[in-house]
Amino acid sequence: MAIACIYVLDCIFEPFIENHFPVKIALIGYGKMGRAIESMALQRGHEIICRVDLHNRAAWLKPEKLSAADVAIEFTTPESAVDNLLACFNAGVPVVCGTTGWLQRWPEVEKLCREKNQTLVYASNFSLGVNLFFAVNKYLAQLMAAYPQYDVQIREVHHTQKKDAPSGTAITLAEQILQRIERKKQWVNRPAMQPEELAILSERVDPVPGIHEVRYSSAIDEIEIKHTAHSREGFALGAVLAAEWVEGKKGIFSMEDVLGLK
Ligand SMILES: NC(=O)C1=CN([C@@H]2O[C@H](COP(=O)(O)OP(=O)(O)OC[C@H]3O[C@@H](n4cnc5c(N)ncnc54)[C@H](O)[C@@H]3O)[C@@H](O)[C@H]2O)C=CC1
Ligand SMILES: O=C(O)C1=N[C@H](C(=O)O)C[C@H](O)C1
Repeated sequence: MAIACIYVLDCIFEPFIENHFPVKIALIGYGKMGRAIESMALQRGHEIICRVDLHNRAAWLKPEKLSAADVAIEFTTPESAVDNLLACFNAGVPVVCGTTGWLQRWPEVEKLCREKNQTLVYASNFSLGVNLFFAVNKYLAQLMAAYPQYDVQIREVHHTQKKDAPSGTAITLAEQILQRIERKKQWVNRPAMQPEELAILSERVDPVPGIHEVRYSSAIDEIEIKHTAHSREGFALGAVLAAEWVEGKKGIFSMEDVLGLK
């Protein structure tokens, strides 16, 4: 079993880790993630053509400036992500976006991206480990659908500077569960008060980069799956892999597309 798992992981990661061409990257957002992505991109031989932040965004987010990039990587804030994505579409630059907390505006962004024949890779979590965790979450939810004696809840823990709650990753986990467990009807960001509510409990503790747990509890026992990020390196590597992968593609993609997990 262990050997089979290692073989599967090798097959998933191996094509991405070494075979890539250098790309010119516009970094939009130069905070904790922007800096981690810069370091990963430079290690992998890429060029950063601009580091866009609040102070210089007006100068850089113009088609004539941005179009010098092969790809943009956008990790900013829930309030600014959509404007940044539209700037990339207008410049004709494919964009890898990891910003969370703006998905209420997804339909608008999706429509514009398709109308303008542009390219977006979006993931609530770019780490390879979390994308495998998503696959396990879907499989477990499918099994647990038949066992109503188990209640399910999600817990996420992040650093105190995080602007959104629940985390984008926790929302993805919740949506995967809601699609498979009919007795759960909607997620709530507090303890459940009705059996059909799926609770997502958010905690903010420094300096946690990200913990996600899904727990099924019955009167008799518990089943729990958990992902713990030890640093931001996994998110940064995934975002850079997505930027390498997206070259020459048109449309809207997820990290599952990048990893071939669909
Ligand atoms: N999808 C994923 O794998 C991951 C997603 N995230 C998400 O990425 C986002 C950024 O996270 P951090 O880097 O930790 O935040 P941060 O607060 O350290 O950095 C955000 C940066 O965006 C800049 N910014 C704000 N408004 C801007 C604008 N209008 N134009 C350009 N830059 C602007 C800020 O000045 C700041 O430097 C958050 O939404 C977070 O949830 C974080 C880690 C992994
Ligand atoms: O803000 C963060 O730090 C993180 N945000 C993402 C999310 O909201 O899920 C991904 C990761 O957990 C770190």
